[in-house]
Order: sequence, then structure tokens, then C-alpha cells
Amino acid sequence: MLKHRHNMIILKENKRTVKENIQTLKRIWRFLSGQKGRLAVVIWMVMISSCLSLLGPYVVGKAVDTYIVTKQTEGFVSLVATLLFIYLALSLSTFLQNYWMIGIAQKTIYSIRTQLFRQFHQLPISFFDQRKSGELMSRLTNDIENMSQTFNSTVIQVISSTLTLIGAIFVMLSLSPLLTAVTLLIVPMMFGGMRWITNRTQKRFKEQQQNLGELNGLIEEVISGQKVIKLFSQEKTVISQFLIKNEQLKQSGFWAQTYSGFIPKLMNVLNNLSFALIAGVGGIFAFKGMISIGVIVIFTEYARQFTRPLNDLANQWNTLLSALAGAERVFEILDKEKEEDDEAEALDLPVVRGEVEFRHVSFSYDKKQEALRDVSFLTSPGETVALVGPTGVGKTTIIQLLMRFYDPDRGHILIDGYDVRQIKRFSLRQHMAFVLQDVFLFQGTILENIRYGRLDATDEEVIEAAKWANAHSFIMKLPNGYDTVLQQDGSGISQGQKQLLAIARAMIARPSILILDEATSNIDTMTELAIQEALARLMNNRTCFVIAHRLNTIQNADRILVLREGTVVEQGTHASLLKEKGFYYELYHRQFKKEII
Ligand SMILES: Nc1ncnc2c1ncn2[C@@H]1O[C@H](COP(=O)(O)OP(=O)(O)OP(=O)(O)O)[C@@H](O)[C@H]1O
Repeated sequence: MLKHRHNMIILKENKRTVKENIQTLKRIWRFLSGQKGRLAVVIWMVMISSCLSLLGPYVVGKAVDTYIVTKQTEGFVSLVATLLFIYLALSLSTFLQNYWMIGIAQKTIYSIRTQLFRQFHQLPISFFDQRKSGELMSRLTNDIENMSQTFNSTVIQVISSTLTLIGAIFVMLSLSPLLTAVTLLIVPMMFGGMRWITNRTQKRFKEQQQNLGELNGLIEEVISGQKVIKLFSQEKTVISQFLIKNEQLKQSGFWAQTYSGFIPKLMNVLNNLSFALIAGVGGIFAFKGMISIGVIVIFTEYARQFTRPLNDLANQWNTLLSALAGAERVFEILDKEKEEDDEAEALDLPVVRGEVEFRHVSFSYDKKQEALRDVSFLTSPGETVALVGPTGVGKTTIIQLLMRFYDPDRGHILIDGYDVRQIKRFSLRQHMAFVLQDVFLFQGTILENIRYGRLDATDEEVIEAAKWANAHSFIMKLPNGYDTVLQQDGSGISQGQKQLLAIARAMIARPSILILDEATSNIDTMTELAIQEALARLMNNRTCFVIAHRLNTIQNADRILVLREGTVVEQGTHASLLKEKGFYYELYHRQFKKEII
């Protein structure tokens, strides 16, 4: 039943062309390259077990004719022993083929999963900017899991069902073509009936899937937005929204399951019908001496063998197609263009002084609307540069280009006189560190989180950095000090403490160029002071780019770059810019002055 439900859900995906499916199969085949020998053994095993499963009923039929009808006992025991051997061998070969196939499947899935995970690290940032993380996660988990399930069982089932089906028809034809025709009568009825039910269930399953998606979306939103819901006392609204969606899901689920429940019933009816037909028509043939009783026994057994593989094939076929669609989604990522390789003569910069120049840089994310337009500036080593401007003017974009997450469409970015394209990415990023307002902490200890800045730092160096970052004292108050395990979102420590850890992490990286995205959230005064002091130490003697939100930072900056609509409209110190009475002056009076009044 479950399998059948799955069929319906994936009907939509089955619209892929045969050519596309063959191409995907070819690619999967390539992943199996190291295991073709084992796969051949499995296929042999499947063939043997299919033959054995056809042989069993044949021997039973022969036993009826030779021993039971004639009441002959001699040799009967050895025939029963043969039958026992056939069924034991069948069980053993089924077990072995499953065991080996699971081994092959898991090895293949392991290598596809590893390749996909590696690929994620080689893709440019633009790839991630354009996609939802949930959707990417689902390729690495759901799609691969779907492939894995299919490899585990479907391949074997498809081969075995096909062989059994062909074998059964072949043996039946050789025994009695007429009775075979009678047995096959149920096939069109089976397809007709299935089609009738499928047409009705398909719509219901689509509805169910859609309702389930909407309900999941609501649940996800409610869980992540718990604080907002509570704060605005929206619990009742959310619950009533949930009840509506839940009711819809119940309704569609009820009808989908009810309709699909007809399928096993139909199979049963048809099976019984075929038994009755074989017994009735076969009986008449037997009276006329056209066939023996044993042949009727063989036919009734094969009739069962016949409907089962047909049903299995219908189910497995859809599962296989759905797995192919999943595989295609995985391959689509594997085929994405990787981040451009470093140029052959790209340099390793052992030391960076921190001179940064943007020379007529223009850049557009979508190649339609420019996010930066002819931006030029030159900073001296050790300068603190504040990027100032209204929202969406390109402050973050300047930083993204500096870190080489994107390359400019026009113009050049130079560090110590070298075009960033001439520097190896790894080397470039090694000289940079950033402290962003959303501090990203990994699941792990505090020690590991700080050491992320430079993996070869000793424990002593980590502690030293934490002391410099004013983080040591709060860390020591935690139950396990530096060994306290943080969850991925850093729950358990405050926003300000996360900032202090981020500063320690940047400190240990010993960068020449520092990037700061100042936190806008309110942090208590004591922690704020600790952060400001730690930042001042971190920024000392380093070129710093600050996406500045605090007046204090802006006033103390050596250079302020004032951005407007993707271009630098003014630059200078706070005092000189105020004197100019231009855009900065306007911004200052609009945004900041109220802070100091
Ligand atoms: N990944 C992206 N894809 C497409 N457009 C983007 C992307 N990131 C930013 N943009 C667009 O580029 C322009 C500049 O964005 P940017 O993030 O650099 O602004 P900002 O000055 O940092 O803004 P804020 O102060 O709000 O963070 C905006 O118009 C924005 O919509």
C-alpha cells in the first residue's frame, strides 16, 4: 500500500523522457565501475533464484501426476527431498543476492554522496546565494536516500520479476498454450482495473502531497517564529490556520488511501478469478484428456507467480523512475560549474601589508542591474575604512568582491599592488578575517570554535586570543570552560558573548585585512564596552573595512567611503566630509545626529 502511495506521488516526476532516463542510468553505471564483477554475480544469483522459483511448482505438478494420481510411493521421498532442496537453495540465493546488492548499493551511494559534498565546497558563492539551503539539503539527504532505497531492492526486484514473468509464460506455453491463453485473460482486466483506480487516486495523492507541503511549511514557520508569535499573542490565529490545513490533509489523505486500498482487493479478486478459470477450464481439458491434473496444479501456482511480478513491476517501475529523477537532481549539482580555478601563475603571498585598491570596479549579480558602478578608492596599510550609506547601496558587495566571492565585471581590485586574480584564493583569504553581525558558531567546544580561525593554533594561543578578546572571563564561568560544547546556533550564550568569540576567532587568524559588519542589535552596556575594547585591539595595525552602524566607529575611521546607488560619492574623514556639506552631511543629520542629541 505504502509503495503504491509512493507511486502516485511521483507520477509527476515520471514525465522525464526515455532518453533522459537512459542518460541518467548510464551515469549511475559509471559510478558502479569498480563493482561490475560483484553486480554480475548478483545478476547470476537473481537468474538462479528466478529459475528455482519456477522449478518448485513444476516439480509439485510432476509429483501430482507421477505419484499422487497413480498412488505410487517409490521415489516419492526423494522427490520431496528435491523439493526441499529447491526451496532451501532459493532462500539462500535470495539472501545472498540481497546481501551483495545492499553492499554494492551502499558503496555506490557512499561515493555519490561524497562527491556531492565535495562539490558543494567547490561551487562559487553565487550558487548558494541563488538557492534555498533547505532545497540543497534535500538533494544531499532525500534524493540520495531515495536512490539508496531503490538500489537496495528495486534493481533485484525488477530483474527477478521480469525473468519470472518471461519464464512462467514460457513454461506455461510449453505445457498448454490454450490454458496459457485462459490464464492471460486476467492481464487486460488487471491493467484496466489498475488504470481505473490510478486515474482516481492520482488526483487525491497530488492533493495530499500539496496539503502536506503546506502544513509542513506552516509548522516550520511556527517553530522558527515562536518568539514573534508569543510576543504578538498570535497563538490562536496560528492554531486556527493549522486546524484548517490539518483538516484538508485529513480529507485528501482519507480519499487517497481509500482509493489506493482498492488495489490489493482488485488483485485478490483477479487472482481468485484466475484460479477459478484455470480450475474450471483446466478441469474440462483434463476430462477430455488434453492435460493432466499436474498441469492444472502447475498453472494455479504460476498464476500466482504471474500476478505478483506484474504488480511488483508496476510498483518498482515507478520507484525506479522516481529514483532516476532524484539522481538527475544530484547530477545537476555535480555538473554545475565550479569556482574558477586559480590562474596557473597565481601567487602565494606570504606577507600582506594591507594596501587595498578598487580601480573602476563595476559589478552586477544578475548581469542586468549593477550593484556597483565604477567604484574607485585606495587605502593605505593599517587604515580603518568605514563603508557608509543607506540600505542596498553595495556595502556588502564591496566586501564580497574583496574576499573574491565574486569577480568584478569591469575594473580591478588590487592588494599590495597585486590584482586579486593573480593571487591564489586560499592565500588571499588566509590574510583576511571577518567578524560579522550574525556570528556563525559550529557545533563543538568553545576551544574548537575559536581555533577555527587558525587550525594549527595551540591551546595556549587560543586562550591568549580569548583573553585579548575579553572572552576569557565569561568562558571560565561556563560549566566546562573552554570545553563547553556549543550547539550550532550557539544557544546557551548571549549575542554579545558570541561576538566576543568571533573576535577571538579573528584574532587567532592574525589577519592583515579585517572585515567588520557591526552588530546593530542592542547589547548590554558592559558587554558592549568589552566588545569595543576587544575590537580596538583587533583592529590595531590592520587594514579594516567596517560596515559601520555606530557613529563612534564612523567618527574614528581614517577614511569614510560614502556610497549611494552603487557608487562612491564622497570619501574622507568625518570632519572633512561634514565640511563638504554633501550626501554624508545629509545622512549624518538624518541618521546619526539624533544619537548624540
Ligand atoms: N546575491 C545577490 N543576488 C542578486 N542581487 C543581490 C545579491 N546581493 C545583493 N544584491 C543586490 O545588490 C545591491 C547591493 O546590495 P548590498 O547587499 O551590497 O547592499 P548593502 O549596502 O550591503 O545593504 P544593507 O546595508 O542593507 O546590508 C542591492 O540592490 C541588492 O538587492
